Amino acid sequence: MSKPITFVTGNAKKLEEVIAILGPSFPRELIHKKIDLPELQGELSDVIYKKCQEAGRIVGGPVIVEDSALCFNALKGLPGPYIKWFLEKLGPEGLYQMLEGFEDKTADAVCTFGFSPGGCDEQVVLFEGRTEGEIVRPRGPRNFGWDPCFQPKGYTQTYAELTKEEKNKISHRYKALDKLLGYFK
Ligand SMILES: O=P(O)(O)OP(=O)(O)OP(=O)(O)OC[C@H]1O[C@@H](n2cnc3c(O)ncnc32)[C@H](O)[C@@H]1O
Ligand SMILES: [Mg+2]
Repeated sequence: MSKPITFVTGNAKKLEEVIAILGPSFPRELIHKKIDLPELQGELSDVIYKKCQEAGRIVGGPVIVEDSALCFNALKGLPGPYIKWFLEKLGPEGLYQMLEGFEDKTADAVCTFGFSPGGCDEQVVLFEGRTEGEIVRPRGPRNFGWDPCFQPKGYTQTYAELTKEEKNKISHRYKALDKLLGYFK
């Protein structure tokens, strides 16, 4: 029997979506540990790589971590992995206002999962999912992060206005989990 994999995240909404998207189809036992891991600065892959290594060190076994970024094209990909701090200070309105001086309102929602089999020297495998969209004046419920100001391409509703089921069929998280699932199957 393979060891269970620990999904390390401090974010309850992320966990909820991961469980909803994977459903019973994930071939390994998944357990959750709530730790707010330190996050180094750098490119998306640097952030997730270090986060995964740190999780593996703390848990001492197989781990999965996830990092979400919101990349504004007018700002060459920023705030990217630093979106959490921008959101905390500015809220969804402030994120929308950040692009006021720019014609290009497009942005990518990017989710990266990292898997480490555990142990210090073991390789981290990354799975990236990306959904294109644009930053709009916030609309819809406010229960998950920047969902009210992100409108996926081809839709007239924001992530927040879509039902959970609809979001989970097209989201950056769904696309990354689909790749992760392919790896374990
Ligand atoms: O412990 P971890 O897994 O790191 O959880 P976190 O909340 O710190 O999450 P991140 O470091 O990945 O930062 C991403 C930020 O974007 C938010 N976020 C992540 N996924 C989102 C989604 O699908 N829709 C809206 N906001 C999201 C999240 O609440 C954070 O503020
Ligand atoms: Mg975090």
